[in-house]
Order: sequence, then C-alpha cells, then structure tokens
Amino acid sequence: MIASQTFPTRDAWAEAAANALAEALADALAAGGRALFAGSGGSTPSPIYARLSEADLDWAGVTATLVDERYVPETSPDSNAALLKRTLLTGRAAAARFTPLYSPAVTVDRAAAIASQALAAEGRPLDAVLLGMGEDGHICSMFPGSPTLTTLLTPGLKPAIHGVPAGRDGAAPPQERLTLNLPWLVSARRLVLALTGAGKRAVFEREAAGDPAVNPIAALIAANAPLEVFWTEAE
Ligand SMILES: O=C(O)[C@H](O)[C@@H](O)[C@H](O)[C@H](O)COP(=O)(O)O
Repeated sequence: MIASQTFPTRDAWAEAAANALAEALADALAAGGRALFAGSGGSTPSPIYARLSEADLDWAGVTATLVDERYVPETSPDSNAALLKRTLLTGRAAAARFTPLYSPAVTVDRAAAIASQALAAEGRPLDAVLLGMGEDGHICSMFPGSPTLTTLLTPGLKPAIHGVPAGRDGAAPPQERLTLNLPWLVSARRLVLALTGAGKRAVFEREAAGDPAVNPIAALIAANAPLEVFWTEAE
C-alpha cells in the first residue's frame, strides 16, 4: 500500500514533504541522538530543502548524504553535493555533517566503494529519504536501459553505492553517476517521493505497474518499501 497525498499548491506540497522528513529525523534523534538523511538532486527538491533546513532539530546529530551524484567535483554546476549544501545545509541545518558520494581523482567505481564504506560506517539505515523521479521513471541514478540497472534493483544484495556508466548513443545518464542501490532505499524508515505536474503522475502510475526487475518504482513497491508520495499538479 502506498501512502499518497495530493496538494493544491507547491507551497502546501513543499511544506508537507519537509514536515514529513523533519518528523522522521526528529524521531530518529529522539530515539538515539543520531539521524541519517539522503536527498536527491534535480529541480524538484529545492523548495522542500529550503523549508527543511529551518526545521527545529538537533542538526548536529544529523548526517546528510545523497541518493545519487553526478561523477563531478563540487565545483561543477552539475554537482548534487553543491546543490544540497546550497539549499539544505544552510541556516539551522548547517550544523549537520555531510557525507559525499563523489571522491576526486579515482574511478567512479572506486569512488562508489569509498562511499559505500563511508555510509556503512554510519551503522544505521536511512532515517529519511527525499526522492525525485525523472520523466523516464528513474529515481536516484537507476536509469531505464542502463547495463547496471538490474543489479541496482536486486533486493537481496547488501546496501551499497554503485558506479553507473554514462549512457551510450545519447541514452541517459549523460555522465557517469554514483547511486544508492535498492536495498538502501528499502531499509529506509521513511521514503518521501516528491512529484510535481500531471505528467509525472502518469509516469508514476505507468512505472508502478511495471516489472520490478527493471522499473525502480515497481521495485520499491514489490519490496514493500515505506513509500510516501507527495503530489502537486502545480508545475
Ligand atoms: O541527480 C539527479 O538528477 C537526481 O538525483 C535525479 O534522480 C532526480 O531526482 C530526477 O532526475 C528528477 O529530477 P527533477 O526533480 O529535476 O525532475
């Protein structure tokens, strides 16, 4: 069963998504003084991050990371780390620790191994995750047609960060990526998928009915992940 809420405005949608994430982080902090958050890049999350960054939490107990990253340094305009630091890790949330997925001067697979170790060292599942979804149905960097997709979506593997090759002949992604695998998402305490516009509603419904071996949304549903969908038709 997927929890799904529709909001009439972007403000109401962003506020509700930020509140759900803040609540998940507050619950983890109350239970043990620590919380682990993973956020997405792209154009959707910024209004949610702006609100979440002002949540009245013990941010010093929070570690923030990413669900995926372009294989570029933070100086790149494509960097999700730079986006997260600019939009979430400011104000009250500036006190949070940040664990990057990108490592300089290594191969994307070596960077993935380093990031896997760093996240495993947190010693806990993700407490709160903010997901976006592309028009092609990808979440994180789980791209349709990618040669690594079925590995990323295999439910029984250890939670890990994987390197994703750039798509061939113009296929997505345009550059190498780093991404969480499905087991990281399935073990999360709360997964917020934030979507805007009627087009993405149709994409979500198509993907949800798809094959879990190759459709990330269907894979989350088949694995009974704690998915909460926040919609607004407002673009
Ligand atoms: O690195 C990224 O681009 C994101 O992490 C990616 O997974 C994003 O969530 C989707 O592509 C949706 O992007 P929009 O929010 O821009 O539609």
